[in-house]
Amino acid sequence: MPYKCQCPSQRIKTHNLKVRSMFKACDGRGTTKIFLSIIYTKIPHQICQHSQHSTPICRSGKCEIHRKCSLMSSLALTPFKAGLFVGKSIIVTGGGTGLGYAIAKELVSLGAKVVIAARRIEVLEAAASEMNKSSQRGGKIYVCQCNVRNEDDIQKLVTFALETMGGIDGLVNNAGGQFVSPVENISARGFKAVVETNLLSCFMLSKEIYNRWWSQQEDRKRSGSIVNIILANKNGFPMMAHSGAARAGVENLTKSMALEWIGRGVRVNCVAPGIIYTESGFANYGEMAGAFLSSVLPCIPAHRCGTAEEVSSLVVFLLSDAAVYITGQNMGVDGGMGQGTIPLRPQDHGASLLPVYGELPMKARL
Ligand SMILES: CCCCCCC/C=C/C(=O)SCCNC(=O)CCNC(=O)[C@H](O)C(C)(C)COP(=O)(O)OP(=O)(O)OC[C@H]1O[C@@H](n2cnc3c(N)ncnc32)[C@H](O)[C@@H]1OP(=O)(O)O
Ligand SMILES: NC(=O)C1=CN([C@@H]2O[C@H](COP(=O)(O)OP(=O)(O)OC[C@H]3O[C@@H](n4cnc5c(N)ncnc54)[C@H](OP(=O)(O)O)[C@@H]3O)[C@@H](O)[C@H]2O)C=CC1
Repeated sequence: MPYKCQCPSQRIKTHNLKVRSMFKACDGRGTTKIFLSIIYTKIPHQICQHSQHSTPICRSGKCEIHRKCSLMSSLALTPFKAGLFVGKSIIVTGGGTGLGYAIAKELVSLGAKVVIAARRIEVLEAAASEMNKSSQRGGKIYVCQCNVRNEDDIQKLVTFALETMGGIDGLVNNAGGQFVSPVENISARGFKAVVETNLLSCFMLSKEIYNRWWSQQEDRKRSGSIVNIILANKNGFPMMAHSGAARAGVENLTKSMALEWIGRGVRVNCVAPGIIYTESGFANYGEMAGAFLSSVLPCIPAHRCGTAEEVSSLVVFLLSDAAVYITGQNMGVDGGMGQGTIPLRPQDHGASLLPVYGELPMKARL
């Protein structure tokens, strides 16, 4: 039974409790029970996925089920078993927003201790307070202000992580970014800023943790996993050439570190997202972002952007012991974008049947 949305734009997507599987995966707090009971009693409430709504809306807006539905925004979406990361300590750079936020939130919901690090402390603190609501079995978020371009800050971050968490099992080098410019207009300082943000930072932080922690673990009881977030840009990255070059550097650095450190039980992999819709990420590009989305969506075989949760689940897998035989790899999460050089056109096939894992506003789909 479709729900009529009150949103001014009327651009809504309703679906009949598709969230069931999501809540099934969100083990703990009796959440599974709540949603299964909705399904069994066939109460015709619908969840509105409109991007303007921070919480789902039900038909009456007042009932008991609506109250329970509103728990959704504070729970993490995860396919992994509860408690998988209990006793694990992980650093996520750029963990206050976008992809880093989704990764940290999923980890803490699985019982990990997580330090999120970035430049804006107020953003980190707000994120931590929200994420700690998803925490399960001792999981906790700690915040540390850090400019990953600065070596002193990197050293302080590692000291903070070791002191607060008592060790480090995983690192997600996610902080990064760039600006849009044709090659000929990028200044040397601008190029350097982007290389420092994306490549030098990854080298400095990985090395610092290796020297001060992983290389010191004589009993080998604690192994390590590093996941470097790069970009799906194997064919170059026009208008962001500095970033393409830096990320290619990270990919190769990943392979070298993987080979050098495997003897110490440290695995190093890359995750290369395609076009992932994050409010914070796209906000960096202002009005250019809308035009970019319309032109790029037809070129993505999935005909939609990815979600932060779709990236996070691969990162969490690579951090976990299930990936213990995987190192030196670069894995794409790109809706098929990296597979072809001839862009698929919208008329080649209709709307993609790929389901969405996580939330995605209509403007981020074709
Ligand atoms: C059109 C939509 C595209 C969608 C792409 C989708 C795929 C990718 C998505 C993402 O990556 S989402 C993440 C986006 N997040 C960010 O980019 C945030 C991080 N980025 C930054 O902080 C900056 O871009 C930076 C350059 C890495 C750092 O900037 P900052 O201002 O701190 O650098 P400075 O050291 O102060 O300046 C150095 C140098 O850089 C020049 N510069 C900085 N910004 C620009 C700009 N927008 N345009 C041109 N030049 C820029 C700056 O002018 C300095 O050079 P000089 O002027 O001194 O020569
Ligand atoms: N969204 C997408 O489509 C894609 C994103 N990526 C990459 O994934 C990563 C996350 O992107 P996304 O979440 O979308 O975008 P965001 O802009 O939300 O994330 C970037 C994060 O990095 C932090 N950061 C940037 N520069 C620094 C710095 N010098 N020191 C410390 N922290 C820094 C920012 O925090 P603060 O400003 O507070 O420092 C912010 O939290 C980035 O590396 C991005 O390039 C890759 C492919 C596609």
